[in-house]
Amino acid sequence: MYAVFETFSVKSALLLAVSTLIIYLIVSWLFKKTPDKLPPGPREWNTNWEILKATWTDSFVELTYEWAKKYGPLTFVYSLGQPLLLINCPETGRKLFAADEYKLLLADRYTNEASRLAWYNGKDLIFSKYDDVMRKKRKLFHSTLRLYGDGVQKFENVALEEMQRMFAEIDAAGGADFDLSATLSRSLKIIIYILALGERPSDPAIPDILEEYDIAFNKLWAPDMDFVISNIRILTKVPGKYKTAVDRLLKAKRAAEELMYFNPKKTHIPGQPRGIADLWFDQANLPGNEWMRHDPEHVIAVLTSIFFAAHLTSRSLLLGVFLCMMNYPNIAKKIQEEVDTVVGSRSPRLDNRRDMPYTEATILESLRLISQSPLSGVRTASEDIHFQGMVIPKNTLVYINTGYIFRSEKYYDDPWTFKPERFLDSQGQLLPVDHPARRNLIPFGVGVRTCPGESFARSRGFLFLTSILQRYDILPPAHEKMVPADFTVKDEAVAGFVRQCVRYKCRLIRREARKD
Ligand code: HEM
Repeated sequence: MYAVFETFSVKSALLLAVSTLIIYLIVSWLFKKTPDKLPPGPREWNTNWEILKATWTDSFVELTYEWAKKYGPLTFVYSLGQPLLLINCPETGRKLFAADEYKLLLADRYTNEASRLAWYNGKDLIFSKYDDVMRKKRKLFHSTLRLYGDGVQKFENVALEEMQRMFAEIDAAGGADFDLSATLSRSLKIIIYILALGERPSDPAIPDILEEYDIAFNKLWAPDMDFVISNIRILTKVPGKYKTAVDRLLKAKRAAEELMYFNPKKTHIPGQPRGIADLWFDQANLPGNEWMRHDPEHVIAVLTSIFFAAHLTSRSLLLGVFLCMMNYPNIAKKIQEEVDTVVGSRSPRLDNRRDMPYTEATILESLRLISQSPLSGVRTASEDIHFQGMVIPKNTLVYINTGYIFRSEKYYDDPWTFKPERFLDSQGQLLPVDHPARRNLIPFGVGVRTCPGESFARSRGFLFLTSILQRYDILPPAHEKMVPADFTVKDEAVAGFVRQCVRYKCRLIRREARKD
């Protein structure tokens, strides 16, 4: 009975939604006052159909790649009535996001349906408008990261201690086929958990609660969900795929908030911060921060969104790097040589980075090829923007098309091959930051909303890569085919706004114990 009702409801709702959409598109097409000088882009009668098809088949990123080849530095399109601008050129991205003339006009983000549900209408750090409160939050976030983040002894110790636990897990596999994705992902979650809450989880599975929230959010934010539910909200109430995804998010949200906010709040002693959460609780008590004290939703949203921002992006990078190491053993070997020479048998430290250009180049190359946020930036035009003789209309959603930039012949030779050397000079030193190869690599964005976790993410990548390769050789699995380092593969585990790495198995053999 319920199934009949469900089928009927889904069908009727979809019919209603599609008819409403068609009427809306016709009316908006008839009445829309289109500015004369829009940037180039597809305007064909079937463009919306192409977009719907692409979002449905999880190939919107590929569609934007083709548009970039056809239209040059900018692609402008009305996507289901929503103006959308894709920036396909790094210099154009810099001008629009970082030049004084435009940067504040493109500093806002948009509150989509996923962020409305998860983070109290944009009280988080990622989706909020660029207003006074947002700027205060960004400043606070930077200062908490400085205390507990990159380069600080405490961070190194947390990471290195957790790695000992991870090594024990790897050693227990005894060189047999091993799911490195699960192990790396667990370690990463534990490290972020300790930084956030200041203590090791009593059970290593506890941070999985936060992972569930992150994945539920990431899936809702993917174009196939986001475009539909943000335009046709009613679908989130009708039994079916969209409601299931929303219910999953709301359920995970309660558990994540308990873990990140309500539990640590109960045991927080003012002035004695254990981790990032306590630092925010202390801040809320300071004069001038009444906005946080009077509305706890700000701190709740910030804490859970930080976990999301730090976790899925870094996880995708780390899993991708090791997938590349298995596929390109010569590169792994060069890193091992660098580790042996510079670090020796001690634990790698962040200050070793400056003497390890090949390893640094490998991390840059991984960020390029993996391109885990192929559409990055996610800004909105707060007014009509006049740019190089064109008009970007108010409310246009603007993305930097890094999926295209990082993997197009125009910016990188042989873009689908993993080649750390492209970031090195003839002496094997890292190219200067103003060299085109490095200037074009903008995985952390540009301008006033760039990623505040960049050095944190890169330093963690360095510690994991060097610590694991110092100890182990990474080899293909013995009992199944090696998964190739192809970051365009589609499957359920990969899908989401932040693209994840496919699951893979490998063998990790202790270097001194290797026989062949
Ligand atoms: C490989 C890892 C990472 C990548 C590729 C990445 C990428 C990005 C990108 C592209 C943006 C948007 C930038 C823009 O609009 O210009 C962003 C924003 C953000 N990232 Fe990251 N990120 C990573 C890791 C992290 C980590 C580890 C943290 C936290 C410790 C973090 C926290 C944030 C936050 C809070 C924002 C929102 C900033 C704002 O809107 O003002 N990210 N990230």
